[in-house]
Amino acid sequence: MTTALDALLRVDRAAFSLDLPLDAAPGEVVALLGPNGAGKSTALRALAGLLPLTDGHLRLDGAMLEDPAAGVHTPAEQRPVGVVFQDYLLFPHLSALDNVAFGLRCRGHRRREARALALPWLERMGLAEHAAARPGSLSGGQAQRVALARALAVRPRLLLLDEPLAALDARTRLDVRAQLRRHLAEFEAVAILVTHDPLDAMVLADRLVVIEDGRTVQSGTPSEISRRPRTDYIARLVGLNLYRGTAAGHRVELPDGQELFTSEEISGPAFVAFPPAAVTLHRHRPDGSARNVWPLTVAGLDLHGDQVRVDLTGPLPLAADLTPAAAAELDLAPGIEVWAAVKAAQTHAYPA
Ligand SMILES: Nc1ncnc2c1ncn2[C@@H]1O[C@H](COP(=O)(O)OP(=O)(O)OP(=O)(O)O)[C@@H](O)[C@H]1O
Repeated sequence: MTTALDALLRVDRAAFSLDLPLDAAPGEVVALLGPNGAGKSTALRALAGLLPLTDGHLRLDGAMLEDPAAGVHTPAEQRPVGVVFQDYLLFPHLSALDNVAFGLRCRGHRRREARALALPWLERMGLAEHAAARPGSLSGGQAQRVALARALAVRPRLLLLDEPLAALDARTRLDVRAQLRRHLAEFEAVAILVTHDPLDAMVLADRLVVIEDGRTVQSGTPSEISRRPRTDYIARLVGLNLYRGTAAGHRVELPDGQELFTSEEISGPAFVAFPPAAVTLHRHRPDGSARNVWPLTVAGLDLHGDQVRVDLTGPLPLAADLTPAAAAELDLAPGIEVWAAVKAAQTHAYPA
């Protein structure tokens, strides 16, 4: 992999130290997940140049931006970095267009030129008709897109998103999450996202880095992490099976031809999610009412709290949670073949 971001973020604060290696390839979206106080904001601020590294380094596209041992510290405003803050930090007295033009003005563009460069970004976000609006008259989702346009307009090589959907209500969040996913997919440089929300992380990121107490406890793709969580915190956090496919009615076809049935009626690109607790396992093909039934192989078993998380491979890799008694009754062990069933009503489908 070509490494665009190569960082070792070491920051010492009074009673806390961050020691986080972080690499990413061009076009990769990495989510930093972790409990309160884990050090996510500290990492983001260090990447942005708002908090100096105590030790370690930060290299972007081969250029050393920070290396305390060598006395290198590139100030925040000189870094090719765009930031979308949690509450967006839009300037209330500037129009949407001037908010997007602001970063370009800071980088030396004249007013007319900055506006001319900013407008296509508002158009891409579907906000051209709101160019003259002040942030106060925009909806939460629109304000979020203005903040994203402002961050992208300077063509950053590193895009930082701090809880980008946290300020939105549940309904808006669904739409904005899907839009953000599309914009991130088009973004050719590295994006780092900080979030508390496992669904945001799993939908938006190619890779998750889970941090606890300033250290990485696990990293991998969303499906690797949800199938094989290494700590109780992660098991609770990413307890979700998530697939992407194309929906027609109640049926969602996955890229490899597998299909999932959902109770929601939906069409076009879609996600289907269900929790591991919704999966039942059987030694023989069940005759019940479940429409989603697959023969799978047990790859691993882990005890998390009072549940056994079963990692299953086969046509549709998934995670199932069982009680220890149920796991013992099925005599589960790696290599054993089982049938997994999920009722359509236990799945949740929504547009991708
Ligand atoms: N200005 C500061 N001076 C000293 N310590 C700080 C400062 N700001 C934060 N900390 C400490 O650094 C640690 C990491 O905080 P940080 O805000 O990075 O965590 P976080 O993962 O972003 O948490 P949250 O999800 O609550 O925002 C915490 O223990 C916090 O108390």
